Amino acid sequence: MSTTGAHHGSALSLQVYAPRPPPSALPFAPAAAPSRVLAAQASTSHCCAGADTSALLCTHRFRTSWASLGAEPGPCTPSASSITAPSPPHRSWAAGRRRRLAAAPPAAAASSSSSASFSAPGRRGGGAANSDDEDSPAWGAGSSGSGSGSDGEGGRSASSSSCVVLTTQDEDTISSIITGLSAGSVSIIRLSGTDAVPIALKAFRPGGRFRIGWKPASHRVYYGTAVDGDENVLDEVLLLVMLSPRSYTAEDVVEFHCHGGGVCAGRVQRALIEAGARPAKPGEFTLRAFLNGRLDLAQAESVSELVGARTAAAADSALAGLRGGVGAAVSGMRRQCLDLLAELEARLDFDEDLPPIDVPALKGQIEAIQAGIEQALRTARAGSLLRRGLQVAIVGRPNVGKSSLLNAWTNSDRAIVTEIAGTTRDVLEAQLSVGGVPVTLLDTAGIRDSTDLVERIGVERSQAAAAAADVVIMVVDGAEGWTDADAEIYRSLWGDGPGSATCRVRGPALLVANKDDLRAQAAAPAGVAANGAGGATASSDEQAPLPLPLLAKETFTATVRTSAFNRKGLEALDAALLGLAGAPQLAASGGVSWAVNERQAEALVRSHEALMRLSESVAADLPLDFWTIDLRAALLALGEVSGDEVAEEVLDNVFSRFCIGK
Ligand SMILES: Nc1nc2c(ncn2[C@@H]2O[C@H](COP(=O)(O)OP(=O)(O)OP(=O)(O)O)[C@@H](O)[C@H]2O)c(=O)[nH]1
Ligand SMILES: [Mg+2]
Repeated sequence: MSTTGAHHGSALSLQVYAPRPPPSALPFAPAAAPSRVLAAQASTSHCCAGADTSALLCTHRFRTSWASLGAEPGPCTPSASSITAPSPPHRSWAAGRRRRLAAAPPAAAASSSSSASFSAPGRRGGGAANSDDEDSPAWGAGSSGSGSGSDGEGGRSASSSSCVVLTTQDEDTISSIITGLSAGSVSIIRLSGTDAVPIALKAFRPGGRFRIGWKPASHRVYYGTAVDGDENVLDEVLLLVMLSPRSYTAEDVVEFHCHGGGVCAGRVQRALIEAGARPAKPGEFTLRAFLNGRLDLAQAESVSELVGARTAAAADSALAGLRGGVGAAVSGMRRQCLDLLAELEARLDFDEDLPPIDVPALKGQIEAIQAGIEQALRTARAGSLLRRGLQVAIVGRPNVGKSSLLNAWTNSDRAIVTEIAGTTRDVLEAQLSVGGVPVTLLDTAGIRDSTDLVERIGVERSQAAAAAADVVIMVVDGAEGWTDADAEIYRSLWGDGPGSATCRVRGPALLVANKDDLRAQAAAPAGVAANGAGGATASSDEQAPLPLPLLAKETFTATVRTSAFNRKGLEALDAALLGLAGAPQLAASGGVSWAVNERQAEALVRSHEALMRLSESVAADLPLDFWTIDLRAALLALGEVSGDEVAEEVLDNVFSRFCIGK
């Protein structure tokens, strides 16, 4: 039963079970034990203790010491799968919701960076076997392994006696207004947990004729009223029940669809809390979906990104991630690593019974995995741009058309425009999407010396905005060209140039030569009518470079000629901005598929580095033990991306960024 209104400090706790196999369970007497038995024990104990950060090294030490004692391999079948496939996972569902996370495979035992890592369940094609997923490929079913899995007798499968259990500490049924409190015609309150249906029925009265003892069927919608404990009607509602496992969280889920606006939803939510639910924490529904194996970690992160998407391209990218893009790519790489590991482990334990390792083929496999990682990493920049967007400050002297440019670019009248120099006094923001990248434009006060206190403060704010922006666009009057006043502004922001001690701007910069229509008018041959629509602009002249001092030439990555007046040059500005931000492919396609986020990219980089070390060990012909150490590190890092191997604090970090109700 749920704990009414109970709040727990942490949604998660990590428990580690490390029963050691009794000596009789070991297939070999210690005196004759092959190195693999002891290696497995060492690995198990260190993993379970969660304190030793060098389980792998320890495994290696045991191997070496037994090798030096001249221990011979025992009479096991020399197949890779028999060595690496664990026993069926140990089921341990104690009271409370608890994710039984698969027995720590060698990769988990290799955890060196986190105090406690675990293998999440339900990963498609992943390394960790789900307890509900008996027929899914078990851990370590290597390419060479055609055997029937674990022989169930010690060996490396002894590590399966260690398991890590993640639990939410309670069986609370949680509830939240998942549509937020803003105005809208419908608000939805979601309940999730074992008692979702009984709690919902305390607060729901079906309309029409229903028998006493009526229970709603799964995936049907019922009309009725929501009531409080005193049977006061709170709202007319629709009730939707989604029984486990066919729901977002894979638990029993009930939704009340009530009238929007916040008041009705708030009253229904209160009634549900009184009936025994507790308010959900940010991201708790999605956390449960992850813990119940409904989503992998990368998919869970995509949910948050989809909700927070600011442009269609960002939403497309998040959706591609939610549909399994990142997870599928990483699972493929993990499988390749596991196959390799199985090959190497087999050689370690049964060297004499197996043909020697095909080193060129091995190198090819390592390179293939690295290429996959590099390909995934190439999406990181686009992903970061789509998620975070760019902050772009428009600076320059008064009256060059900064505010006009912002209005033209955002197709709005956001900023006041007059011919009076010093019109803009404060920093003004406007949003737009450039090739799918969410851009925040900052229009600033024209920079000049002024005795006016308000204007002086405005100028200081302009300089601060330029210093903090991701990209700075300096606007000059294209008809007048680069003037002494522009040079003065340049010095005030870039000092002796980018990278110099006097430079205040950290981001890259573009130069915009605005009022190109006036320049075209001036250049128009006599007799050609130059109209306000810019019809006289000589196309050959549009790209004419603006004469600039050398330092400025080096500072501005591109110069774009625009006319805010007749909206010319804006596409070139889009392209220049995207090129500068490192996202030309976004400009070309208008969107991207899945992209890795910073957390995933960091883990992928670690995996790539481990594979580099592996390649070096292979090239240096170091003992096989060294190879497996790096391969396991690569495997572990890949598991962190999908959540197959992840530390509790990483989960805390990921889910704390979710909004309430997701
Ligand atoms: N012909 C022409 N006039 C322009 C163009 N852009 C701006 N202007 C005019 O230039 C004047 C100043 O424009 P603003 O956009 O207010 O200039 P600003 O740089 O924001 O000026 P401050 O806010 O004072 O710093 C207005 O009269 C605009 O109509 C352009 O591309 N062509
Ligand atoms: Mg202005």
